[in-house]
Amino acid sequence: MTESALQKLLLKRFLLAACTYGLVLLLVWTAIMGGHVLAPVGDMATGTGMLVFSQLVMGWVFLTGRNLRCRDPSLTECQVLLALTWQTWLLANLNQARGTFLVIYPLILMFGLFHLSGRAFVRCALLVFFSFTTLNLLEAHGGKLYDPPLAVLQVCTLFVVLAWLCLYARYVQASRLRMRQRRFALQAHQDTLRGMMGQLEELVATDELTGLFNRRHFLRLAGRELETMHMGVRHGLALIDLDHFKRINDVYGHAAGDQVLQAFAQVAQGCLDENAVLARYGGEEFVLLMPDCSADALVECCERIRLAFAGTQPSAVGLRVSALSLSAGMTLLTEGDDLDAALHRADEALYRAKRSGRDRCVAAWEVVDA
Ligand SMILES: Nc1nc2c(ncn2[C@@H]2O[C@H](COP(=O)(O)OP(=O)(O)OP(=O)(O)O)[C@@H](O)[C@H]2O)c(=O)[nH]1
Repeated sequence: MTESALQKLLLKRFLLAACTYGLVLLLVWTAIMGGHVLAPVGDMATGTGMLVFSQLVMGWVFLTGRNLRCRDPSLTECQVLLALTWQTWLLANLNQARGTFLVIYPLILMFGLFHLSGRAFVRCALLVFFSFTTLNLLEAHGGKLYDPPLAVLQVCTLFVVLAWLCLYARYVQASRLRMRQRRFALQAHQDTLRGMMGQLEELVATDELTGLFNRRHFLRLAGRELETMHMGVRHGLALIDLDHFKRINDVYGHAAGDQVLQAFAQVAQGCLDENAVLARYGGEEFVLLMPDCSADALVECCERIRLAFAGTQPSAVGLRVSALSLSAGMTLLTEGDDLDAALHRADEALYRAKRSGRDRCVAAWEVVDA
């Protein structure tokens, strides 16, 4: 979670707490009007003013982001302790209505149920118990306790409720920890799956022997390029076929043939810039797409590949091929062109290159220009 998202959440929680203060103050003043308060109204008004002031200070801390400097930016323990202090002050000033307002204690502790650590929660519960018990003992000592048997009953009830709340808080926190661990495990699984998906996508798109894109992936990429093509832009397309490849297989063996295919892939890629897409179209045939390319640039690039391939000696398996050559059929793609039709044009040009004696690049511009 980002810092601003966290702060937004904390501000919302603070507003919720402030609204609860407002509601409780409403009840307090109802009790004051009903004559259930021991202290003079002036003292209660001063207390109310101080309480509101304490909340304004808390609001200022959250609004200025000063809470973010603390170890726990939610300031939950601080807020709970403050609320418990005000609640004890309130109870100290109530007579018979004390029992009614006793329920506010668990309400305050509920606020910290999800955000206080187990120890902090027990600490707050103990503070509640000892504050309330001390309050009653002091009053009993001064002979001011309104109804001693009722006070004993209230202390015992409070003890049971607090003990239950502590156990429940432990259970909730253990559940949260388990859920967090599961979420982390799930995230790790997701990362692994994402990695495997990436590997799979790469496998599906790649020709195993040469490491180039395969035909299917090329068609997808070229189709996408055609769809997003702007008016006036031209892409170069070339079909490249290694000459007399069957002879290499027959004379030197299939493994040597494989090596020639790999050598071609390496050499051709060395002649291309990063925008060009070279793929194995099938067997000893390759396809090249050069985005945003002129006829001259395409010819120049295919010639560069042809010459580089002619000078290749795939020697890793001891192969000495005297005359490696290739033929290429080239065409240009324009906006609205059909990929199949363009491939067909390139194929026809390639056929002409083979028919004219191989080891050459032949273009099919006339079709584009027509
Ligand atoms: N070693 C190897 N050979 C392959 C592979 N795929 C296809 N071939 C062979 O490539 C040869 C292609 O032969 P042809 O289609 O007659 O073409 P060519 O001998 O190059 O003749 P031209 O294209 O007319 O110059 C066939 O013998 C296929 O078995 C491959 O992955 N590895």
